[in-house]
Amino acid sequence: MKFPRRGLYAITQPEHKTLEQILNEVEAALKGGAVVIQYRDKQPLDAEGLARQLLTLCHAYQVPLLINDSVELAVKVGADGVHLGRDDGDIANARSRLGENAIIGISCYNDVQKARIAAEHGADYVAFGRFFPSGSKPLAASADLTTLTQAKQLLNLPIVAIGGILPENGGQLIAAGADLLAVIGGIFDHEPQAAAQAYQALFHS
Ligand SMILES: Cc1ncc(COP(=O)(O)OP(=O)(O)O)c(N)n1
Ligand SMILES: Cc1ncsc1CCOP(=O)(O)O
Ligand SMILES: [Mg+2]
Repeated sequence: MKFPRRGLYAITQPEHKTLEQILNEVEAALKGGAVVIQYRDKQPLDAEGLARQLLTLCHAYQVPLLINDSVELAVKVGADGVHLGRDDGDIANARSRLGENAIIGISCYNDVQKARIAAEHGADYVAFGRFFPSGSKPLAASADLTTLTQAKQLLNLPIVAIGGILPENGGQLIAAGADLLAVIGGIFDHEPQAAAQAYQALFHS
């Protein structure tokens, strides 16, 4: 499955939830128009089981499922790709394990040069952030709006913004150069379908 050029990128918030709750709220985000789902789970109970069910769900909506951090889990369940940060391994290993068609996304924080190198090494998208204080990752370092604009000028890859993004502040990130908005709390701390629709509207205004 291809990585979309624009739209809402929803990242799971599985902490303290049942399997059924997680699947229900991800389905609500899909109904609201999320165009990518990332399974991010820092304390998994049954990561493989949940990832398999998320994959079936996402594919029913023709939406790709990416796995955060773990190339091995992505291989095991046949996910569409991975998202890798600075501690999560390199692109070459992910590509050789996952194949030509896999989606590989790379965290670039506030560093356009890191994004340029990731693009040269075959990344399918680059992500910058956090742009606003994030309850989901309070210690994440901040990034500047100008980084999005520079990346947009330099790279021919989808650019993802992350961190504390709400429907009220997402428009300025799109205006600065973000193609996709990656969101946890702004969706899953709320009613996910309505929240996802509010983000999707930013891409049509
Ligand atoms: C779309 C997207 N962008 C950035 C991140 C952060 O990745 P990383 O820095 O590896 O941090 P963790 O998410 O692993 O805590 C992401 N997951 N997704
Ligand atoms: C994983 C990650 N990386 C930088 S901020 C962040 C968390 C984003 O979550 P939220 O949308 O709730 O701020
Ligand atoms: Mg990571």
